[in-house]
Amino acid sequence: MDERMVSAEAQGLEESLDQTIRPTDLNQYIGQEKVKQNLQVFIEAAKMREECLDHVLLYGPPGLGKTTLSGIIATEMGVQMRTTSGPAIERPGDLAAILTALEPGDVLFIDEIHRLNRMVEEVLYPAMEDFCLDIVIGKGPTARSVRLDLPPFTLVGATTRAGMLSAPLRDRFGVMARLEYYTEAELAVIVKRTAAIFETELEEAAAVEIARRSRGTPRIANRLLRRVRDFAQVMGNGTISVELAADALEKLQVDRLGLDHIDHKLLIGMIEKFRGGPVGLETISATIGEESETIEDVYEPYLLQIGFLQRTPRGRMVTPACYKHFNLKEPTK
Ligand SMILES: Nc1ncnc2c1ncn2[C@@H]1O[C@H](COP(=O)(O)OP(=O)(O)OP(=O)(O)O)[C@@H](O)[C@H]1O
Ligand SMILES: [Mg+2]
Repeated sequence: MDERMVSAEAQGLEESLDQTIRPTDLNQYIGQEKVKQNLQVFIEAAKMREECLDHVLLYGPPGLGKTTLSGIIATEMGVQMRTTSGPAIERPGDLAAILTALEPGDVLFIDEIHRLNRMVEEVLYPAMEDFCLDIVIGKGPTARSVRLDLPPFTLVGATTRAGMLSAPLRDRFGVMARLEYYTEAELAVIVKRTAAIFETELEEAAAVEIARRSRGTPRIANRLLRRVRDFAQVMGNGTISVELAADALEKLQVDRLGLDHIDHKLLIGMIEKFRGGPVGLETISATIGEESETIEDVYEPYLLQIGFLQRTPRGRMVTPACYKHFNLKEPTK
């Protein structure tokens, strides 16, 4: 897969760059109003009772701020966050080591929690429910199980695929929060906030221009801002005007809806070779030379979200809105 300008996954140095631009408290966290309001209440209530916050599951597409929100939960609760991920915890012993090292009240953040293996999951159940570990000592007939108390903690799980979580794991979360794509106005605020941290001057209209092409995703918005800032520095006087932003985004091959060459290849391919569909995922995959899983997980969600693509029982179809975007006429069927 190409590195895409508009990929929602973190690229290159972004993970470390994030540290400087991540909001650290709920007030700086833009958008997701419903989730924020609820969390605020749960956090306050837990603090009043001097308990730790119930376990939280954050789910939604990549780059919408799950890791950020987990950090904010820890900060607001006044505790530390320990971070790990589903694939990183290979054996039950790995999880036991993490859990026994927690301080009372800590937030344990498990990214990609849908990728925990079964054996590890089973250790997690009693840990979440009763703050204890059941450890088996010895083997064969002399084996016995010992119960070990853990410090109380809050598990924050993050996943892009809530549907892949097993039911018993899902049921153990007291709070489930679905993160939504951001509006253009919210993304413009995020872009302005990041520009202020970079001490870069940015016209209001330029912020909107970047926001419009960011696919509802803060990570993409911040990335586009960084690249546009490069253009402003080298080709301009450092200030990001709307003309400069539009010109730079053109050069970056991100169109006015945030679509790039891969989206174009996929959509135009469906239009030219299959009269807009319906066409099966496997066929699309073979035609444009991308794995069907990648199409489904990475390319398709945003195209479905903006209503350019439709899923039907007979396959994917391009919509009238998509024809209009490309200035193409729909075939008469
Ligand atoms: N609500 C928000 N307000 C301001 N900035 C945000 C917000 N949400 C996310 N960001 C910014 O977007 C970037 C990506 O956020 P984050 O890493 O939390 O996403 P994520 O959902 O964990 O993604 P992934 O699924 O890829 O792990 C960060 O740089 C963060 O600063
Ligand atoms: Mg993350």
